[in-house]
Amino acid sequence: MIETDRLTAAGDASDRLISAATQSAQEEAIERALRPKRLAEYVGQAKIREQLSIFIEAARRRRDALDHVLLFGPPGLGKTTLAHIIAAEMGVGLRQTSGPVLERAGDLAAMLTNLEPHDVLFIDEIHRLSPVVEEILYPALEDFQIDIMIGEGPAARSVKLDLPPFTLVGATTRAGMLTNPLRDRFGIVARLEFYTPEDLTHIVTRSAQLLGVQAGHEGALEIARRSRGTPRIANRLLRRVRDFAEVKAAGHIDREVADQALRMLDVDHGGLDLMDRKLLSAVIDKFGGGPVGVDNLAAAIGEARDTIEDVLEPYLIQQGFLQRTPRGRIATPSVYRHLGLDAPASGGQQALWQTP
Ligand SMILES: Nc1ncnc2c1ncn2[C@@H]1O[C@H](COP(=O)(O)OP(=O)(O)OP(=O)(O)O)[C@@H](O)[C@H]1O
Ligand SMILES: [Mg+2]
Repeated sequence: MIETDRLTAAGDASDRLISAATQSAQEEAIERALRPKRLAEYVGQAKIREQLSIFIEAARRRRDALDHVLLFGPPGLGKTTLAHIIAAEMGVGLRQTSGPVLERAGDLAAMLTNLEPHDVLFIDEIHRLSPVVEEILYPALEDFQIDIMIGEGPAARSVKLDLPPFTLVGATTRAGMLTNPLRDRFGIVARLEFYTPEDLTHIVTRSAQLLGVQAGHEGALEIARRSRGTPRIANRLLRRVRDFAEVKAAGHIDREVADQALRMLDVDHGGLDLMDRKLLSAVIDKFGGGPVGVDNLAAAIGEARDTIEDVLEPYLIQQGFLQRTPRGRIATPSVYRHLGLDAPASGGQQALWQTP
């Protein structure tokens, strides 16, 4: 059986080692230092990189603003990084804000009217824009114009203002939560994928050099394999493994040292941590392997539904451990294997796996 006691002691997702969200101001500073600045340094995501390089080159030749770009994908895969790279490659400035911060129409109008021609306006968590702010955005994106209201009551009138041509870069973990009219106004839509162990090895090796850490190829690969396909997690694990290596192995990270450190940190050989295993074991132990609705699952493990859907599930689904069906989440045979459990030989689930 799974050690449920230890699993419940894992704490919530926000303080877990493997959580893809950034944790502290200090970590943000480190992230900025490790963030690639140009497209050529950006590892992986080959398709997106190729497309962007062509679109950017074309826009530059025409002396035009780049078309609006929507970046979506799970946390920590490099959306903010790409937004900065787009501005750098275009040779323009970047203004940054986020959906929840833009509360009133005036907040957005102020940002828009302060843009220089061809600037990038980066709106993070763009799925959380309020409807009134979104209304202002539509004509701004399409015609580089905004309508603002001046005065109140019967004397109020609407004034049209021209904006310089600009590029909106929107980032979201939830493309599905964007309204259709907003999504339709992006000319370039890029979906970021989880990184391969090879790409992550490259990222870990690069970060190790920047941090002055000695990491051999095998050591970097071990960290890469256990980073849930996510550069942010790879960089975080690298720093924890470095601590271990400095105390236990004269500062050198090889495969053995990485493995020992990660085991100590409760990151298993597939990169799953306590939170992942808590979720999977809840599906198996409390709900007989599923199907179980995400709200029931959230209640069972004491996590927010959003955390489950945005942070925990995407990787587990990509790895084939969990299946999302209209009736709820189902544990697949490979998760039983991974956790060293006997998969149920027959029964309701078997039938479910076979339905297309
Ligand atoms: N392609 C890449 N090559 C190298 N390093 C990367 C790459 N993508 C991301 N990183 C590293 O991972 C860290 C996290 O990336 P970033 O902040 O861009 O993720 P994000 O998608 O914006 O996450 P969130 O959804 O939480 O905002 C960066 O600091 C950077 O060091
Ligand atoms: Mg970001």
